[in-house]
Amino acid sequence: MAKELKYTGKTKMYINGEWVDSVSGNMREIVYPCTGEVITKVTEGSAEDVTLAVDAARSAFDLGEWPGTPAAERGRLIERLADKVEENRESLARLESLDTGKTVEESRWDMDDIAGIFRYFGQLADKEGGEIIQSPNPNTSSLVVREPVGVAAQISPWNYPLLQASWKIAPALAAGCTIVMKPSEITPFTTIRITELAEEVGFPKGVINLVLGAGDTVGSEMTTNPGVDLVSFTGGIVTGKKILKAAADTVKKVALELGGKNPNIIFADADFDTAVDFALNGVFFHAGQICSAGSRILVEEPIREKFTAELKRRIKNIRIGDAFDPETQMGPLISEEHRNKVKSYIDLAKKEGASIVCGGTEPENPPDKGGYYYLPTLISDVHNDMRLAKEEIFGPVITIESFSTEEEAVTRANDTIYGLSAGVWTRDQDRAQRVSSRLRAGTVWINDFNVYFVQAPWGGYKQSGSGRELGKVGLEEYTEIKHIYQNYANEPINWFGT
Ligand SMILES: NC(=O)c1ccc[n+]([C@@H]2O[C@H](COP(=O)([O-])OP(=O)(O)OC[C@H]3O[C@@H](n4cnc5c(N)ncnc54)[C@H](O)[C@@H]3O)[C@@H](O)[C@H]2O)c1
Ligand SMILES: C[N+](C)(C)CC=O
Repeated sequence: MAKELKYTGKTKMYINGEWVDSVSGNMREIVYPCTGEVITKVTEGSAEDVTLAVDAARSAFDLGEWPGTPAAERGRLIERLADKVEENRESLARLESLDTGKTVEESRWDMDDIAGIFRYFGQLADKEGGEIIQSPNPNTSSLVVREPVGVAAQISPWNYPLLQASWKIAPALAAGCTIVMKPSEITPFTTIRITELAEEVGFPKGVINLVLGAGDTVGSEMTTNPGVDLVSFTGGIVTGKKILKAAADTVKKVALELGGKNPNIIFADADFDTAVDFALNGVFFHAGQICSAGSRILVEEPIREKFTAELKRRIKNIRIGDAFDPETQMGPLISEEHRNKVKSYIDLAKKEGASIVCGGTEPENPPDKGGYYYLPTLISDVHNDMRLAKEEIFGPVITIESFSTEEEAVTRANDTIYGLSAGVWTRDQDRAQRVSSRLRAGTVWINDFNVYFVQAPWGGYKQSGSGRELGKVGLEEYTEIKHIYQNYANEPINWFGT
């Protein structure tokens, strides 16, 4: 393995201000997806470690100073973390690529977003002033204040490890919560590193806790432990449903950011070259392992053939390679297991009668034989009733369907259990507004795709989730609303006599 690909960082969990091995002493191998090589082993936690972390977070919240620390002071610490991310941008980006196989350039974009997330929530921390309500009763006052929810359990996926974690860490800390976070067991590096940077910044002991390990052990305890007040989860729909059920017994607040099967609607009057370009960007970044991937193209019938041909031409030029090769445009899939899942959808496509226009196999000459590479793939002759058009593949696969009317485009785009994002391409302003208002998705892009930024809320309609991250509402997710009513009259009402 090349020297630059060696991992020299921490391999432990962080509980109550200490770096610790798991109680069991178990370890887990972490693999570089571009070569399949084991990079290092990290400690593998269990339910017992979660209990310790939740206890630490509970006592830092109930007995510690953090929830009562002036919000401006909390904000300053969070902004210091933003500085740290900026100072460590390159090394964090390289760590992220080592863990995920995404190109280093993509990881650099992620780090810039992440610094912006800590900066935004740091600055927002002291902007929530509460609200005075007009009381209906004389000589009384009514005040609505927001208080931190308490202990937040935060569970993240492998595709954007630090980005998705930062969407949770920053608002939770800004609100005054204490946290127990768990990255995906296969991509822990940058979450370990951000914890180290937070320790340098000086957050009080027990405010930030990090546990490592599998979903069905560590994750499961995080969603059932009575010491947890809120679970914030980003991941797949099957896990999301399990978490909702697991959290029900203790009536935890649950925020879910789940998957998508996102339609990208191209009308014939759209700027053709730009729409093709963004259709590619919409899917093949990070080899399609993006929740908001525009994996279902719905193109207006008059341009279907031309659009398909141009997509095919451009797809064939995509350079697949190692994450650290600056020439690489698309890296591998995260694991052999995940590549097998993607392959199973290609087999299904053939069975369901769809046509593979290009791709649909592993590359003949992969950049490394041990890497989990898969060719960018375009599939046509797809209909809404096929599983291929309904289920999230989460790989470098686009399906293309055509439509004849605006009504048909909207109906078919909405014909999915998901509702995360959607795109509309047209030069007709009225149509752009009509269609976007009818699409049942948390984000709709007009003449663009896959844009997200910290100021705007992010989340899904339907089975793409519940709650929102980012924006002002992303901070509110970590707060409880309290109504404080005061009577100044000091007069008995004597309902029960005197
Ligand atoms: N909506 C969004 O913003 C968004 C963003 C990124 C990824 N995603 C979705 O994430 C999925 C891919 O990520 P993944 O494969 O890591 O998802 P996953 O559901 O397999 O795992 C996500 C996290 O949940 C944990 N987990 C697994 N089982 C658990 C359980 N029973 N209890 C508690 N935790 C458990 C895992 O260990 C991991 O940390 C895709 O579906 C993608 O669309 C959504
Ligand atoms: C939310 N996003 C687009 C950053 C990553 C989804 O997988």
